[in-house]
Amino acid sequence: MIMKICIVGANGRMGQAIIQIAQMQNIIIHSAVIRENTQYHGVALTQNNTKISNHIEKGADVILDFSNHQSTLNNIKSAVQYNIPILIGTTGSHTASDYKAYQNIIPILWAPNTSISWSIIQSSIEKINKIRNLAVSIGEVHHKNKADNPSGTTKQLHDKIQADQIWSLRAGDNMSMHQFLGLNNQEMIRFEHQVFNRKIYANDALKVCEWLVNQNPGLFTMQAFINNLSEITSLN
Ligand SMILES: NC(=O)C1=CN([C@@H]2O[C@H](COP(=O)(O)OP(=O)(O)OC[C@H]3O[C@@H](n4cnc5c(N)ncnc54)[C@H](O)[C@@H]3O)[C@@H](O)[C@H]2O)C=CC1
Ligand SMILES: O=C(O)C1=N[C@H](C(=O)O)C[C@H](O)C1
Repeated sequence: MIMKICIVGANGRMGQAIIQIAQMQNIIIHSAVIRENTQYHGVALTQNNTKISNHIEKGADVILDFSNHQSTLNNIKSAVQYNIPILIGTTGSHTASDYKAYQNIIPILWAPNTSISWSIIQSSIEKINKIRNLAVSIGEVHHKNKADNPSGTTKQLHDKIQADQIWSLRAGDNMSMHQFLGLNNQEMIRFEHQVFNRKIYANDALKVCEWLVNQNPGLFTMQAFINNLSEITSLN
């Protein structure tokens, strides 16, 4: 089945990366949702039937939300109204538990970091942190236009492992890095994930959507996806 996607935040950096990747793959961009009172100003949409809209419309197989955390609840309500699975990539002052009320109706994926590599790293960090008594620092570096601080990834990891220290730095146009440091008398454990191009988040988000559209209703994280990785043959 060819997947039909709806992108919320289509004018943004991530929205644009998703559109570019989707147009190179066998994916239909059903709709590109932009903020009210704005025009679409991104790369050319090469599929004639893509709807440019200020709100989510019915007909997509999956919604990818990379917009603003203040619009996420409305996006989920629209997803529920049209019975469409939704991936929440948007970060900010919201958490997965805010959306529990909808978990029995549609598949919702809470994914502050859609990188599959990072998700595997995070899983390892959580396992190590469980068996070792570590002093922990989580650090992140992002581009200067990032709206939230600390990053959504950092908040999600901190919720899981309660770091002793969190640091954030903002500079440049494309930077994205997360770092974990764990220390005790015998070991120092360091994981670092640098992303050179946000297309990796876009590409992996689309891969995860292929999985999400086949799930029963529930509130998922990337952990649920990577638990199924053995069934997936290629992730390039
Ligand atoms: N989950 C992940 O792996 C990643 C998540 N993000 C997150 O995704 C979000 C977007 O990031 P960027 O694209 O860098 O930001 P951006 O600021 O470039 O794009 C956001 C876009 O959403 C639009 N927007 C805001 N409210 C809207 C609404 N109600 N309806 C439609 N469009 C709306 C804005 O006009 C803007 O064009 C941020 O929260 C960021 O932290 C970013 C990169 C990766
Ligand atoms: O805004 C970004 O760029 C990113 N946001 C996500 C986050 O807040 O964790 C994921 C990644 O760090 C890129």
